[in-house]
Amino acid sequence: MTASIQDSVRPASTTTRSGAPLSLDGVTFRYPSRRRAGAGVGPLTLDVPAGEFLCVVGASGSGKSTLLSLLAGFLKPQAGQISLGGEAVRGPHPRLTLVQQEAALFPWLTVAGNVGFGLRGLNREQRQARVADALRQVGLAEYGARRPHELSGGQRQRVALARALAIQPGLLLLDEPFSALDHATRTALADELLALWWQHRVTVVFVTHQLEEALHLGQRVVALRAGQVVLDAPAKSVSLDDLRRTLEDEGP
Ligand SMILES: Nc1ncnc2c1ncn2[C@@H]1O[C@H](COP(=O)(O)OP(=O)(O)OP(=O)(O)O)[C@@H](O)[C@H]1O
Repeated sequence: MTASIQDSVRPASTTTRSGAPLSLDGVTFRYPSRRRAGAGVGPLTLDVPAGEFLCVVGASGSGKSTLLSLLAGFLKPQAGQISLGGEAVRGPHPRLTLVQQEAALFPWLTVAGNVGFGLRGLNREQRQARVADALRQVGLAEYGARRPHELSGGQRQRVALARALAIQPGLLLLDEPFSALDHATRTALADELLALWWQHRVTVVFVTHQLEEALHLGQRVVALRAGQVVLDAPAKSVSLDDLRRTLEDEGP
């Protein structure tokens, strides 16, 4: 099934890869705790090649959001290094962007204003062209003048995706981006995301607790348990049962 979804959205030819390689080397983060060892992640060592679509799964509390916060530069590792395109990530980085479960749109800005918000160093015409292009790619070309409250949940997530794509990121981080949506919208948006990924070949780290979703979307799946990688494999080589069993095994 993974192959069929990946294959069904693959265009005849793909555009140039724009993703950056991501590398984690011994990355460790522990939340402060009065107890002996605080919760957290690591040490994690992972190489994500440029343009790969990586899905990260794990039970609640396994460290998925902590990992994304580290990748996004919101948390600083206490040990180890994260690099993107060969440059150390030491804080929020202009070549990476995060899309979360609830699209964090500015309610006082129009859709176009939201999508253009992060665009710096462009003149007005260039910004307008970039915004129009991003909105067209997510099927919202006619919605630029609306406000976020005039959109459905799925449309708001599309705007968040357009905003992320507009900055032409090297790394796109997605934290359960479709989990608040109904099944049909979720499936449609997942397919659209794959089509966009084939087009842009941005490096993607997609966090989900839905194992089926991870196997459908990802080229590669990483499973976390208690902040450690317990499985790292091509999605095509992993069955849903394997993945369930890996996550259910008694952890440390
Ligand atoms: N601010 C914090 N202070 C202390 N401990 C925290 C904090 N945030 C998370 N943790 C702990 O760190 C561990 C990893 O949490 P994290 O939120 O990364 O897990 P998750 O896999 O994203 O979970 P979920 O699927 O429920 O969002 C958990 O044990 C959690 O209780």
